[in-house]
Amino acid sequence: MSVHIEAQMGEIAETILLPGDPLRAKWIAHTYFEDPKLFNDVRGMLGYTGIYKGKPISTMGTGMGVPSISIYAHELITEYGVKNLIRVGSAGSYQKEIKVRDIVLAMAASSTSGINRLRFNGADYAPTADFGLFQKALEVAKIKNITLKAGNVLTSDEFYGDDVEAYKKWSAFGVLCVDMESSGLYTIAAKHKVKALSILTISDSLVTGERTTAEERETTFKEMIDVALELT
Ligand SMILES: O=P(O)(O)O[C@H]1O[C@H](CO)[C@@H](O)[C@H]1O
Ligand SMILES: O=c1cc[nH]c(=O)[nH]1
Repeated sequence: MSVHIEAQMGEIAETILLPGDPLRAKWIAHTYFEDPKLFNDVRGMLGYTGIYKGKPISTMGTGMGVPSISIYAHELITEYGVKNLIRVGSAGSYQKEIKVRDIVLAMAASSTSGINRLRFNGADYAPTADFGLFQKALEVAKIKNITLKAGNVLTSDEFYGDDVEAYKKWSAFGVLCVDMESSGLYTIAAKHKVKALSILTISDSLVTGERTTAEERETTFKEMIDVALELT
């Protein structure tokens, strides 16, 4: 048992799928895993372990934002020996050609979060995806005929920023979309020498104002999960 996770050692698999929303973790476990077992309910941050294609696999919510995912990633790695952390999240598009329902692999994650500036004494650190997981995701998507896009994303500390035009600067520098966790996940994984990849489904567009319905989100999340499940 760690501070925020009540599982016993051995109850969490080496590979874990990490949505922000704990109810998405419940949906993943009950939709895809054989024999899913709940390992965490502390703070309602549901976590499950089950079997997929004969191998143990886990999923757990991370909550929203860099501080929240950083706490869970730290405990999963240092207290439970997790080695492959795969975020399966939603994101807002910053580019006209990145449409709702598209799937984006975060090759790197820029950030408005101040955590890494504190960590690196004011210098900029570039959090990046694990190359092996990234390459495997491309291979899996090709076999499954799923289209992936990839590039730099922004991990923001704000969902409701004061300046609604602020995204345009990031967009002008090629950032594809915005989430709130990827840079935190990549940084903690790098610190502990384990692997991480963030797979994001576009749920809305800051460029066009388009949004997916809850039902559509479930269908498109399915393609993202289909890729993530094969990365073990
Ligand atoms: O759908 P999830 O994984 O929670 O990700 C996105 O959705 C939340 C904001 O609504 C933030 O956590 C953001 O990163
Ligand atoms: O962090 C997020 C996620 C989805 N859409 C946004 O605009 N921001």
